Order: sequence, then C-alpha cells, then structure tokens
Amino acid sequence: MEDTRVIAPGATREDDLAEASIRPKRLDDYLGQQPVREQLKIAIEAARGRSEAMDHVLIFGPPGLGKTTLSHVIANELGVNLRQTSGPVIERAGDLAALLTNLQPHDVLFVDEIHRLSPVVEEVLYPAMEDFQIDIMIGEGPAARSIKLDLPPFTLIGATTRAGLLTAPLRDRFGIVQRLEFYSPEELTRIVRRSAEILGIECAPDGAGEIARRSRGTPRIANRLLRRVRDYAQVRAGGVITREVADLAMAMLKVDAEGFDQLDRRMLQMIIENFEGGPVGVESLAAALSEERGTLEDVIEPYLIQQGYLVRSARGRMVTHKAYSHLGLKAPRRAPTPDDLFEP
Ligand SMILES: Nc1ncnc2c1ncn2[C@@H]1O[C@H](COP(=O)(O)OP(=O)(O)OP(=O)(O)O)[C@@H](O)[C@H]1O
Ligand SMILES: [Mg+2]
Repeated sequence: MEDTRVIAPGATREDDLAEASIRPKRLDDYLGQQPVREQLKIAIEAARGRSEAMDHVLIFGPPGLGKTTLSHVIANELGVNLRQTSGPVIERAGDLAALLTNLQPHDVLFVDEIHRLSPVVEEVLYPAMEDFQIDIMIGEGPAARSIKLDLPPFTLIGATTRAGLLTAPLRDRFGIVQRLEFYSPEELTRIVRRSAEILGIECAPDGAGEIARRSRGTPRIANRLLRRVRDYAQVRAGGVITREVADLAMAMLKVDAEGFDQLDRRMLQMIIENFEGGPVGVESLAAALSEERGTLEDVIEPYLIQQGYLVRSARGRMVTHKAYSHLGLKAPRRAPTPDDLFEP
C-alpha cells in the first residue's frame, strides 16, 4: 500500500528499504506484545524440543504492528527457512501445491493477507494443514485423475488485518491464534530508542517519548516519524532530537498532539459536521471522504476506536465527547447514542 500520509500505517517503499536494518530478528528484540511473545516462546521451545514442525499460527492486527516481523522472528527462532507469499498471489491450486512441495521439513510458509485466498486454493490448504497431504489433479479431460501427495511437515503462518475476514474452517485450522494490540507509548519509546541506536541517530529520551506518543500505537509509524524528525533535526537543530525539536518537526508534518493527521481529523470532523455526530454507516462515510471503505475500517478507525474518539455500533460510527474536545468544538449536551433513533 503506497501512501503519502506521514502517519499512514501501510508500508511505503522508503519504509521497506529503511526497515531492513532495524526490523527485529530475534524474539528478544521484538519489543512489547508481552502475552504474544510469552506464548510463542513456549510454542517455539516445545516444537524445537520435540524436533517437530510448530503448530500453525494466525496473526492478526492492524497494519504496521509487526505481523510480518513476527513471522520472520518465529522462523528464525525455530531455525528454519521462511517462504513468503500472499493470498492474492496464489491464483491456482497448482501454485500452492508448488510452494508446499518445495518446503523443507519444519519450514515456515508465511501467507500474508491470508483472507484473500481464493476458495479453490483454500480447499487445497485444509488437508495440507491438517494431514500434510494434498490432492492434485493430473492430466486433463477424461484421463484426469487425482493423486494424493505427502508433504513435509511445515508451519503455516497466516497474517491478516482482521480475523473476521477469515472463513471459519480456515480459522479453525490454526492451533495458535495471536492478536497484536496497539503499542503503549512506553513500548514505542523503547522501539524508537532501539532504532535510533541502530541508525546512529542522537535522540534524547524525551525526544523519543514525544515521537512515540504521536505514532498511533504503531511501530512502523514510530520508525518513519523518527526518520522525518531526524531530517528536521539535522537541517534545523544541529542533529540532536530533543522533545522540542520533535515538537517542531511534528508541527511541520501536521501530526498533532495525539498523533492524528489531517485524514483522522477530517473523518471526525465529517461525522460531526455532516452527520450530526453519527451514527453514520461506513459506506456513506467512505463516500463523503472519498476514501475506500477498507481504508477506513482497517487503517483509520481501529486506533480512533481504541483511543475512545469513535464508537462503532450496529447503526454506524459515532464520535464521542473526546472527539469534540480534541477538535476544539463544543459537544452537544448529550452525545448521540443509538437509542436516539427510536421514538420514546
Ligand atoms: N515488536 C516490535 N518491536 C520492534 N519493532 C517492531 C515491532 N513490530 C514491528 N516493528 C517494526 O515495525 C515495522 C513494521 O512491522 P511489520 O512490517 O511487521 O508490520 P505488519 O503488521 O506486517 O504490517 P502490514 O499489515 O502492513 O503488513 C517493522 O519493519 C519493524 O521495524
Ligand atoms: Mg506485513
């Protein structure tokens, strides 16, 4: 996903290049996500101890929280190879068969955007995950027949932005399901300080804290803001990132005190001004903002909801008092609730 917002959680090409050196490779460098790390540590050790392939893992969470990173970390810790592919790339059952039959025993097959697998490919995946077997068709027409192939035992790691997008039978076949949460400012501070050290950036603790607080709970954004603030510090402030320098740089980038940018604010403002604070359906909102529905649901909303600026109900999205005050607006005496739609 190419995006020009400085706080867009999706990866840009610049991110990919810059991230190569700072992306954690071991579990010890994968900061935060304590419960996830603890459970995986045990699963990894157990699999290694038994010399078996580890159970299949499903990782879900908003963009930029570390799904791809964690998959690589798992393979590294298991001491196996990782093959990477993604849901939309596997077009035919044969593509998947080729990937699976080329794995070494205990290897990791990482399928990004696993919710976008085609139904036909998904069917092939079920017996592969369950019994390490696939049925493939040989030949065409009347001579066609299906043969069973044994696969090396492997670990499938699937990543998706929302678990709800997966079909139930696929989801049920993962022994380990992990949800990544937004990072706390403290965790992000540690991530910023680690990245600064690797990149040789001089960053005072309060400077790192300021960057962390404005990173929407997302390591990818934290690392990107670090690079932008570094540029600013270098050109305007003698190279050292202090809190004041971070503040000035962020003002220039139009990232506000909560880490929201114009799109976040536009969305909250739109709900308030055009939809009386909500509830408004996601489709109407997407149309009004000229954004894709998926972008709102996967990228913009999760953090606004987690931070309590927005609530999602069956009737649509509503802003909270917090949103009014953040935008410097006076909230109606009672912020609307779904009950308002019913006659007394
Ligand atoms: N727990 C972590 N500790 C330190 N850095 C992290 C952590 N998680 C992620 N990062 C950093 O954030 C960057 C983005 O993470 P990653 O690419 O794994 O996100 P993702 O969840 O796969 O995103 P997408 O949904 O866009 O694929 C990584 O390159 C890495 O440097
Ligand atoms: Mg990823």
